[in-house]
Amino acid sequence: MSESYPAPAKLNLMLRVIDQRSDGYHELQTVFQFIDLADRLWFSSRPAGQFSRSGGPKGVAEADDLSIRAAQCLAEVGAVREGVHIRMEKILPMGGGIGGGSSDAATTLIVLNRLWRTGLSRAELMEIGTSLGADVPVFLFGRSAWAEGVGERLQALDALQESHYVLLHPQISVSTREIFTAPELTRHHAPITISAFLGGATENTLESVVCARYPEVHRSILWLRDHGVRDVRLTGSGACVFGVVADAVAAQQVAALAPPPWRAWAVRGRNQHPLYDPAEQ
Ligand SMILES: C[C@](O)(CO)[C@H](O)COP(=O)(O)OP(=O)(O)OC[C@H]1O[C@@H](n2ccc(N)nc2=O)[C@H](O)[C@@H]1O
Ligand SMILES: Nc1ncnc2c1ncn2[C@@H]1O[C@H](COP(=O)(O)OP(=O)(O)OP(=O)(O)O)[C@@H](O)[C@H]1O
Repeated sequence: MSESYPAPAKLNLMLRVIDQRSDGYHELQTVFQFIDLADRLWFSSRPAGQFSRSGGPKGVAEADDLSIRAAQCLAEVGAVREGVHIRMEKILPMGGGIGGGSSDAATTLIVLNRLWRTGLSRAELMEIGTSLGADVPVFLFGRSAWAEGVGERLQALDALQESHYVLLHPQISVSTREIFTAPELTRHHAPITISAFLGGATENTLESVVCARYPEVHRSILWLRDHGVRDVRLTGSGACVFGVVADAVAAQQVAALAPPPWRAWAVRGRNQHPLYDPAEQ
């Protein structure tokens, strides 16, 4: 059996919509932190031009899977005469706002860049990543980050507290596109500073729109607060919500009480991606 590689989830510890660009995309300020909940991927060599996947997310065709698209992009850019089969153990909920698909793509780029000896720099991988999705670059960057633009201008935040969180998925999927195109979304918020964030400005400005359209998300937030969880907020465009607890035991106790069909996990913030290697620049 070949080695397996993690594709961890991210949380947005803060998210503000600052402006809308002429191409419709939104300029954001956000803070990314990884967590210790991850998909797992296995890679096996195939002849040139063959790209396949097993065990992937339900309802996503093989050709549309971000990990397959990432492998194809890297093979093209690196002129690689080899294909790959990707076996995936999918743990992270889709449309959860925790970047599962993006992380699968980033892990694929990092691992195949090593296995295929394509030798692309982190910046070159991030360029490929940006073309696949707004959340891919941070997983390649590999460190907790303050992000601006659509998430591609990143600045490391290495000293964030690696808090214990309860992460709750209300078993619904929120379309990122739907939220960003909602007419009622406030598209202009004043930018804040990193120190304002560190001082407690952790609002996600997508939250009110998501809660109004998806009452189950609002109920999830109230439920976490009722169970003593602090700083409860939405991650990304949802549907997952999360908040802070004192330690792993408290996180497990609250997570175990989540009423079905909701799912909850006790997780911990991590300031480094598990595949981050400072020697790879
Ligand atoms: C909300 C976040 O999760 C925060 O980390 C990301 O910015 C979303 O990243 P993502 O899921 O990779 O999103 P994409 O697949 O690139 O975009 C989905 C759709 O959301 C809208 N979109 C997304 C990101 C952004 N900054 N502005 C947007 O307007 C666009 O309509 C786009 O077509
Ligand atoms: N390997 C994959 N895993 C999950 N989704 C994938 C994958 N490949 C492609 N997708 C597509 O990407 C969409 C977004 O999936 P993802 O899990 O990244 O959402 P998310 O958690 O909301 O992320 P984000 O925070 O980036 O919005 C899915 O609805 C699916 O159609």
